[in-house]
Amino acid sequence: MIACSWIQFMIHDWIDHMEDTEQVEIRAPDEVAEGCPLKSFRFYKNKKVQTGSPKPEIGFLNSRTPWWDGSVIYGNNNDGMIKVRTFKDGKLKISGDGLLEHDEKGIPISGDVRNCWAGFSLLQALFVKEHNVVCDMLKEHCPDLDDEKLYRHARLVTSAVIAKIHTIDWTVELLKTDTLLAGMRINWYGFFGKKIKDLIGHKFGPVCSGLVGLRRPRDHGIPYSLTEEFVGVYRMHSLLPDKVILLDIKSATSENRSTPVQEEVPMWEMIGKQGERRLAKIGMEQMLISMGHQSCGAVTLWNYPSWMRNLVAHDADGEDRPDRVDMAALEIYRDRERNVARYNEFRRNMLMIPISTWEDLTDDEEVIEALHEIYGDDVEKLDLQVGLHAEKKIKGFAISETAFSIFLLIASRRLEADRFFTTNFNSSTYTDKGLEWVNKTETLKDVIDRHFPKMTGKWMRCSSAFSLWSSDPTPRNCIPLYLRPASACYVLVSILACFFLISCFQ
Ligand code: HEM
Repeated sequence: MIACSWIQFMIHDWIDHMEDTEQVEIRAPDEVAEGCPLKSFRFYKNKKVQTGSPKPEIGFLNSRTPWWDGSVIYGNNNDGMIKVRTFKDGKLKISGDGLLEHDEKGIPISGDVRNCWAGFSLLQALFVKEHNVVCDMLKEHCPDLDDEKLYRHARLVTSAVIAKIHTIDWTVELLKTDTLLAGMRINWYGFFGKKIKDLIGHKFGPVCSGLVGLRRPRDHGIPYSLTEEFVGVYRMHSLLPDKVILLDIKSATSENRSTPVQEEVPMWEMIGKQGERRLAKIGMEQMLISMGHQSCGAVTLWNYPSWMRNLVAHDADGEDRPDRVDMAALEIYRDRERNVARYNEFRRNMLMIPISTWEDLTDDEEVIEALHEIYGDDVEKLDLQVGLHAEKKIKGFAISETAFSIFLLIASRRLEADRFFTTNFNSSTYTDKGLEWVNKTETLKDVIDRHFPKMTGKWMRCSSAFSLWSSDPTPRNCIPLYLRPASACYVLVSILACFFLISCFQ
């Protein structure tokens, strides 16, 4: 569940489509209305703008900053940024119990408060704590830094810690293969690895030293932004469970692995203001440990959380909207509204082999039957979401291969296009101690250890905080990572691609 909350934490750092003032209504056709919790629902269209280019002529606006700038805790605009700061020693507001502070309406004071739930707001609080200890550390080593400078340096450091955890910890847990482990570590540290990069700095280009620390940002001729395809593949609401299983961490048997369940709380009670009140009673430690012990949902068909089909969505200020929505239907509508290609066209655009029959997509006969019923034999009509959820998965992958191709492209782009991960990833921008902090923090577990020193030792058996905490640690493999068959292949392909590109430019 921590992995699930993490990705919502990241989405709320990157994207939220701006809405128009015009409302529309979707009505369930009579044949299926019986199975729909809402027979009809109203919502706002997305705000369309002219792009000024011939293709696509129409685009949509993002109300969050797409950069990896920690806006999920720092805010997306001036008012938002002012709201979260204490204006003392660079720090952000946090309440005495370690959770987020709230305004008089009970809405959390944080960079992003829309559609929040307890697990998401807990991660926001954890990284506010992280920001504040970075401020303490910087103040100790650079006593001349004033509030503004401490805030700015600490923001850079904390955002880079978040980006690093996402790259070499979260992504690797989600796509558990040696190839990905190698690929993501190469993105951050390069083929030479951490030890050599620490020793010699960023030398001999991105393959040898990684994208982070490149001399100049690379945007491949297109200004950085996140694409509609990216938003499409990140629609992973089926990760969300029906209920949160709270463990009784004070019980005498806590040290055994069979910690008793204290309560099962329906997810809808953990959302918005109500969820914040529940979280305040539960407390950060119990919530974190419980989430660590609970699996999230699978990104697969017929696993969409029922409570999301009758959801009280929030407006941008975190207030409940009067009209409930059926998120499952809305997600299909949104992709169509934004002209995101249907599944087969999407694959063609990614230079992937399209499907010709339903059997190319899945072996599941029940799914094939349902696809026939909805789309007949016309595989071109298959909606992206349905295809992504139905596609058979590569072993070790929590997501489809189609989604994975977008993941990989954008994972690199987010780093290489950003000057704070390239030109300015240096000690004069981050400070010496700030850069050292980023360099020494490798995983979410490191951050949890910093703020809850006894927690992971007592409760976490596994290697990554994104795994199920009671699961076995990743076994030691005496074959070095880049010599393992799958990752050696990745490294070889990267090196060949590099030589190819160099020869093209000569
Ligand atoms: C309790 C938890 C969550 C709630 C209540 C929630 C609710 C919502 C709502 C109401 C929207 C806007 C729908 C629209 O009008 O288009 C949305 C968008 C979205 N959500 Fe969630 N969500 C939750 C968790 C997650 C998680 C775990 C993910 C995982 C990746 C996620 C990914 C997204 C994405 C990619 C969008 C589209 C953003 C955009 O169109 O700009 N959400 N969510």
